[in-house]
Amino acid sequence: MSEFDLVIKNGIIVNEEKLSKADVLIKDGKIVDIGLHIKETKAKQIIDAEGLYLFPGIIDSHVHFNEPGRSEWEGLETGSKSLAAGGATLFFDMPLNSHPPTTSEQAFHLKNGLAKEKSVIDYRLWGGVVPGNLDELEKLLQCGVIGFKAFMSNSGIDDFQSADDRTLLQAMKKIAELHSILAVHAESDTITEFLGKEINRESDHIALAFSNARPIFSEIEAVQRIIAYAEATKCRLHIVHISSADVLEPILAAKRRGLDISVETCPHYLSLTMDDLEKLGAAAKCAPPLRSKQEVDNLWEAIRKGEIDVIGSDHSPSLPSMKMGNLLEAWGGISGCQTTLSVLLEEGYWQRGIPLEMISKITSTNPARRFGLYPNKGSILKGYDADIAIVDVNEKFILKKEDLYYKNKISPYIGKTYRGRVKATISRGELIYSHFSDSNKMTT
Ligand SMILES: NC(=O)N[C@H]1NC(=O)NC1=O
Ligand SMILES: [Zn+2]
Ligand SMILES: [Zn+2]
Repeated sequence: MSEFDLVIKNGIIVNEEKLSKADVLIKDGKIVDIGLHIKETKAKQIIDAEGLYLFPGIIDSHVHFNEPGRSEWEGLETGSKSLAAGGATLFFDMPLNSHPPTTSEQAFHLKNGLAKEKSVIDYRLWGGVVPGNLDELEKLLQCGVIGFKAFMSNSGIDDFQSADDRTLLQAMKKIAELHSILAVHAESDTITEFLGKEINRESDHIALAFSNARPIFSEIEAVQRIIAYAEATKCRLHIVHISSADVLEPILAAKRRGLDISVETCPHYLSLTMDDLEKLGAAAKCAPPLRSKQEVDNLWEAIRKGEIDVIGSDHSPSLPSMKMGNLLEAWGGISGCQTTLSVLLEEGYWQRGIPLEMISKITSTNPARRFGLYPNKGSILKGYDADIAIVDVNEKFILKKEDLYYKNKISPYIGKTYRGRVKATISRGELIYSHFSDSNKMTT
């Protein structure tokens, strides 16, 4: 009889294809067995997950943790703890909003050293594509970046310039040669800059004016252009944070033509609207902007059909002072890395009947597959890393500011009611977050 480090009994495992009730046996950070009625188990720690669901740890492929350089906005410790409290066990940190941005080998080593020291969960770093850093891309890949990220419109950060068309083409050719992938923020710089200047700053409906100045067709134009560049260079593509199912049309058509392209949306586009922006102000400001209720519903229907590959939080925090004053000048970016699963369970599972298996697939299995970490990450299977979120899908709670682990506790979700709460998170076999009030659930 071997001794395990941790045994999770009686939970319902949520993998991409099916739900199954079983015990999960963990040793040395790995899932060593999964089965029913495994009786003779000796373990250092046992969790009774009766009535609870076991999701593969969330893989958040899109966060901005600001460290080094702007760690008063968010840090690698606070950011990763927030993720852990939301059931995430792996994140990919974007190259911008930290300083220096991750656009060189040197900057990579700086951030990587800090992440190694401070993150409570697994992580990978994105490398940046900016005008003039073509020669750094190969070195960044050798350092271990998960892929590359470029902005097609103004990033809001002076030290991370948007990539012009020539830069994009040259970088994509290089990234294709390196067999890596380019993630793009796809909004047209020309259109957003032009319409941005036309905004009536005195408008009584400033949220609508802001949203209209960054319209869906500006996303579509950028997506069509980057797809054409992917045809020209054979570069693999990942389109981040689409705000509307209309943006999917060129992406799905490109997939049908055989292009290697994937697409992300975020919890805020799946739960909030322009009305929330009007009411909440800058806490709900992001780019692309929030849209209408119809767009939210359409994105959910796309998820139901399997047309959205991954969910990323695009956690993009700032100082509170940057969220004050005029909405048009405020920081564009929503803090949401802790709340992804609760938002998806409430809006998707409870309100729209989206299967739990689909939520597991787009938050974990698909990102693991898309970014080359499968097998090993992204499912609860024998031999995989023991990365697990234990979730009570029935628990109803009101999100309080004090619940948040963010450095700056700003969130458009505060005060809203959710059904679905992360009770514990296990990262490589270690219990790194626990919200069990019932001490009977855990024995050591
Ligand atoms: N710089 C930055 O993080 N920008 C992000 N914020 C946002 O709302 N959209 C973005 O791309
Ligand atoms: Zn973006
Ligand atoms: Zn982002």
